[in-house]
Amino acid sequence: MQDFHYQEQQLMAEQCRLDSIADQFGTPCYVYSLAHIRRQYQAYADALGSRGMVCYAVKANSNIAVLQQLAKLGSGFDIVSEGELERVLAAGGDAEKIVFSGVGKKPHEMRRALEVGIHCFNVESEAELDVLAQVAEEMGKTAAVSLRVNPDVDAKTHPYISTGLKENKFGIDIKRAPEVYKRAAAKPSLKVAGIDCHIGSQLTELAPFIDALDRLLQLVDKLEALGIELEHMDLGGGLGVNYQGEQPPAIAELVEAVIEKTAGRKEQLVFEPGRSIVANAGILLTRVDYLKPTEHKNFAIIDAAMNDNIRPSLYQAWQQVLPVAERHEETLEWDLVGPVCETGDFMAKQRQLALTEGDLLAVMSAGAYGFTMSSNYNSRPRAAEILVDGDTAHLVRKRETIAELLAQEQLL
Ligand SMILES: Cc1ncc(COP(=O)(O)O)c(C=O)c1O
Ligand SMILES: N[C@@H](CCCC[NH3+])C(=O)O
Repeated sequence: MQDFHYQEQQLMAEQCRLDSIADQFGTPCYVYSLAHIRRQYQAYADALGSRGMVCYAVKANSNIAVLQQLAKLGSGFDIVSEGELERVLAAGGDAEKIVFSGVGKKPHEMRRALEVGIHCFNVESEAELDVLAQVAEEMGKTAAVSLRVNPDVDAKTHPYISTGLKENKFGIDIKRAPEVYKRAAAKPSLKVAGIDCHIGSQLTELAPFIDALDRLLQLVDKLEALGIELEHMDLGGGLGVNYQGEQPPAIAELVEAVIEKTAGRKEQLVFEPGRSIVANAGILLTRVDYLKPTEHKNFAIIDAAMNDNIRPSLYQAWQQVLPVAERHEETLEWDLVGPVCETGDFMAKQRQLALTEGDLLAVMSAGAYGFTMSSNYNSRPRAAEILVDGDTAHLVRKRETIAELLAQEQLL
């Protein structure tokens, strides 16, 4: 296997040959490096030390074996649905280390989270605060809450994944936050525990994190003057990775900058990283089915499609595509497209590659928001997921079968 960029070199170092994985489990399939996931988690945990807690954002990669391995390392979890909650619990995660984010939590989801005793709800609106207070009261419980504030900071990322601007649906306007905190503090079934913000994803600069933190700290001081004391400050996730030569700050650099800015403060810190832990731990393995050179363009039809990895179609995301076996023939420019009936179904455009039908390709940096955003569009079964640990490739989610898909439905 040739020069795999970034951290996926780990896959080679672990002597697990991708061609035998493809033969054994079929393509397309997702392949993750456990060593890389561990290393990235540990970078957060080591930098944070006793200053706080890492709550891995489950939405990035919610495979239960991945969650299990993170739980074993001591990770907490950031969830956004009851489904994610049940995954974490099934993986052996500690409920007391779960924070619950998201703008649309249902009462039944709140109930389940209160029943298992999660660490905190990141509340995103006043209406949600009222519903949570009522649900907790009915259960005779006290719900720990953080308000997710919207600091109106430009995270300088793709508009679909920017969350901290006032035109975004997320969080409570930072200017209104003191009023909402007072309201929360007055409700007997709520306990004000913290403050939370998350300004966006794939951030490649430190400055927006620090700007948001500055605004948060001003608010924390204002709250203290009002007699509202917090136990933790949650800075969200969002640290970017290298897809195409981006140079985001290192994990330790981000965490250390936050620790420095908050020196002398008593609040624990919480981070909710997703992408920076798993993106470069994963590849999407796909086979070239047909080559279709035309007068205008050369198309390579691969067996992974937008239903397997929607990032290129949805965000015009660029992911490196590398041949698994090194080829020495002359290269040509190819558009790599999937079998789905949509013009927008492409994995990569204008890539210089030497291709033959049957070749295996690796779509790099596919460990985050790859499988978790996959669908059954065109009635395509979802791909298998494989977790490589040392020289062993574990099948941690089998490919769906068409029979399983049909069995979910009912004739009239
Ligand atoms: C509330 C919240 N926390 C954490 C994350 C994880 O973000 P990332 O994968 O960019 O680290 C997200 C997604 O952007 C989020 O919405
Ligand atoms: N799905 C996005 C990230 C979304 C972050 C969720 N808040 C991506 O692939 O880049």
